[in-house]
Amino acid sequence: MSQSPFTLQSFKYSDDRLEILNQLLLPHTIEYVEINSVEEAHDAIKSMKIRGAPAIASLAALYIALYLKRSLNTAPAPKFLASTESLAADITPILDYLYTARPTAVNLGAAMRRLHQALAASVAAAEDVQSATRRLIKEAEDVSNEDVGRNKEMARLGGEWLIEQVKQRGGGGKELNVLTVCNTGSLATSGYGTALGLITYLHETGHLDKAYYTQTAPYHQGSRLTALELQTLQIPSVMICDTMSSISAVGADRVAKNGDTANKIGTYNAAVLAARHNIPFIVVAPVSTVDLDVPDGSRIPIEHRPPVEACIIRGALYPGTEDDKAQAVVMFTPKGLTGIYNPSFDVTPAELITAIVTEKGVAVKKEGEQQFDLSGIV
Ligand SMILES: CSC[C@@H](O)[C@@H](O)C(=O)COP(=O)(O)O
Repeated sequence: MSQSPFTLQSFKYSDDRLEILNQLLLPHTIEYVEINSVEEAHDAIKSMKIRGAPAIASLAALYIALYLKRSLNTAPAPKFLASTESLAADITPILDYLYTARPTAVNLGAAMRRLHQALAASVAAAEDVQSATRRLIKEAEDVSNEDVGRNKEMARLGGEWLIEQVKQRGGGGKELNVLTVCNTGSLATSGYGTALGLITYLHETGHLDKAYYTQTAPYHQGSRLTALELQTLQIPSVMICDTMSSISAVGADRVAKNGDTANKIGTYNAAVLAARHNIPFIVVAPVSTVDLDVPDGSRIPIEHRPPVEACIIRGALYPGTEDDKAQAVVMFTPKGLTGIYNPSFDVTPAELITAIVTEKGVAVKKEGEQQFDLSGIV
């Protein structure tokens, strides 16, 4: 298995520093921005300087870890470190505020809930405030640290499943062409990626012919971000407009209990095309993306992005020249245009999904059924 050469990192975190790669400036400018306050963390997520369901959960959690580490190192100690109760009183509104940054990607909510639970456990156990703070720091760092390992596991499980499927359909299981939507690689996660992780795995194990990816209008996560990731990883790839089909592997922002899946707008179209052509359509997402409290897709909240984001293209004026740091934001619609509908996600019904892969396994529907039983993979 060959290793991919170099990956882009959506953030850098060390004991006293948290930086994010500003994805608004990609693909032409690599610029890391420091995050030093909860407002900056919230804004980075809301403005999509950092995006992708697992990445925003990691960033929010790591901001909490950074805040607590800095507080522990401050002399005199901040007042909220007087007791575990005052720690909880300080942190709770921060978690709630971060959770409001983006509504559809459930990973953010799951991460904040996990930290709430860690705090509640410390209070219930009457832990001293130092131990409670350290427990919370570890929990927050784990949110991010666990991501890469489970992404690799999903990639292996999903990749092997796919190779087997293609063999059963009479193919050799080699030289697969896999389409992906949006950006699901290291930029969207703590590393390796979900659906792009699966594609990377197929490439590393010699089973991939080409990765196809949609431009992903209107925000162009495909042409700006996935293009850069695939180029960096040296994976043979082809960019297409948002309207063609092949074996598809997509990530998810929220998977409902029955398997209905919210993901980047345009995912549903790809699923319909795949179904029409009897091509496997696979969702690759960690357990933290599965929301068992939501019975089906009709109950998933769908984020609407500012209309202006559907009217602009970001780029550099003259990439490859000295001017390539001159970021351009070009408006391609009439000035003052109103009546713009810009939901960020759509919901693909379980019926159109062939398999859902988490780090715990691969789920398929029972013969004749339209919905998934996800109990074995969450
Ligand atoms: C990491 S993969 C899952 C999803 O988060 C991804 O496919 C996606 O839809 C990202 O949307 P974005 O609006 O760019 O955050």
